[in-house]
Amino acid sequence: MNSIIKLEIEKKTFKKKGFSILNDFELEVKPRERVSIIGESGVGKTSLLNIIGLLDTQYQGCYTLFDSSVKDLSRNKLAEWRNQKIGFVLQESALINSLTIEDNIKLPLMYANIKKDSTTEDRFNRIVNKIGIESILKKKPLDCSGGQRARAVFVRAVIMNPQIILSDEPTASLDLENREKIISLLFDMNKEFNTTVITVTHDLDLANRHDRVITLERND
Ligand SMILES: Nc1ncnc2c1ncn2[C@@H]1O[C@H](COP(=O)(O)OP(=O)(O)OP(=O)(O)O)[C@@H](O)[C@H]1O
Repeated sequence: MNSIIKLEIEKKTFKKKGFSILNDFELEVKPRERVSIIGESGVGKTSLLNIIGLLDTQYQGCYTLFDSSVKDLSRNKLAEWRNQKIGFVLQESALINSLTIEDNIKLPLMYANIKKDSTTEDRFNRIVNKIGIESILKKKPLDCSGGQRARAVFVRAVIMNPQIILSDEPTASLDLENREKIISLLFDMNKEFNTTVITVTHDLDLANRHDRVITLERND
């Protein structure tokens, strides 16, 4: 089976700081694989997710995603793939404070011009019920707890049925019960829709529940 992600990074340099991370780092991921990324703080885990998720294209190396060279993709295509093919659960995935939780979750559908129909509404209701955030749908983010906001960010990330879900510490602000809800939705998506799952975490139990654990090492 072809890889969905084939990444060969020579290095990622931060000019102002004058140092580089992810030196000679290679990663290949097959469709439907569940991969976790661990490593000490500052080693480059979030930077790696940003590269995989097409948020950062400023690095030396080659990246082939869905059989296309990322360097050859137009800005529009990068934006379209970020919205439709990749679901982000990033630490700083801020919700828009002036919109309700429901409208925040449905934003990716609006960006993709997807009409409200029974299929999208069913999907929305199913995920919202599973994660248990019915009671906050009409609330604004600032009227919700941190854990409720984290669950809403997760639902927004999966609403488009992305081919890849990238999560950065998806369970960090959650209690045990909500942690399990997020993990089970993540792995259900993987089973039901063949979604590829890549998770950055300091939680070794969560990391070990993936098919493969990658440890990023400091190499400076
Ligand atoms: N935009 C930036 N400009 C300059 N340096 C940066 C930038 N983003 C990240 N860095 C630096 O790159 C290194 C890797 O950061 P990154 O956030 O990827 O690490 P991490 O492994 O995810 O850390 P943590 O586990 O603490 O979240 C750090 O030294 C960080 O300070």
